[in-house]
Amino acid sequence: MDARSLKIAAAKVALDQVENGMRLGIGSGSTAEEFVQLLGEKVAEGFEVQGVPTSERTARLCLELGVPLFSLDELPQLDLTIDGADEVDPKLNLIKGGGGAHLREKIVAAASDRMIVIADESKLVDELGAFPLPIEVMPFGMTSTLIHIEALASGLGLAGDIVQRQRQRDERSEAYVTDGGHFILDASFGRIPDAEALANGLAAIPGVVEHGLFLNMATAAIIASPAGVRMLNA
Ligand SMILES: O=C[C@H](O)[C@H](O)[C@H](O)COP(=O)(O)O
Repeated sequence: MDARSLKIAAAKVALDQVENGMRLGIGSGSTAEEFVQLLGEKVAEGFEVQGVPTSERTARLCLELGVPLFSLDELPQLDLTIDGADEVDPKLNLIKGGGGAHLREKIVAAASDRMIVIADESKLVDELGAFPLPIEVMPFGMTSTLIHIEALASGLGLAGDIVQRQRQRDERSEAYVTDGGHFILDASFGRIPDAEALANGLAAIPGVVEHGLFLNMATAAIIASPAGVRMLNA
């Protein structure tokens, strides 16, 4: 089974969790987009859902597929969010933001009664941190914010490069800018033994807008492997 087939398999099981009429947070990334494709097919058959997208890219895909969209201000309380993840630990704590969408994803997940993560088994880890942790920061004073983050990391015994995310445009490299107009620092810590201390420390730094640690937010994870799809509950 190739990687895309696994994402589709997880997305199919997630679709079964969506009930007619639900207010639904719709995640971002390649796995979430497989879910949106399937949701679009169901909506075309008459299934009703009220969607709140977690990124401009997801919003565009939903609009192409006819999935009805609302802003989070129009629907401030959601029944369920379906989203992907970059890492999932045994307690269903996550690293997200590989695609730079974690700020809106976290706001939408926090507004939802339930958050179900969809992923292939390569995302399962014993301990978070092998995937570089995305930290969304204000462009203003970013170097100063970086110094605070480095001091925090050092105090927690975390080592590793923290680099500003770039993107390629017209064969040139330029700063990656999020939907919110912020920059991203990717922190390659390797392992994060105390994710809660790191999350609290990052949240206390002025200039940090949001980090990609999603702790105690996912209520379930649908994990696809060549052997089948299984649901893990928090
Ligand atoms: O910012 C992006 C999101 O957090 C994604 O859900 C995450 O990066 C996983 O994406 P993918 O399903 O493409 O691996």
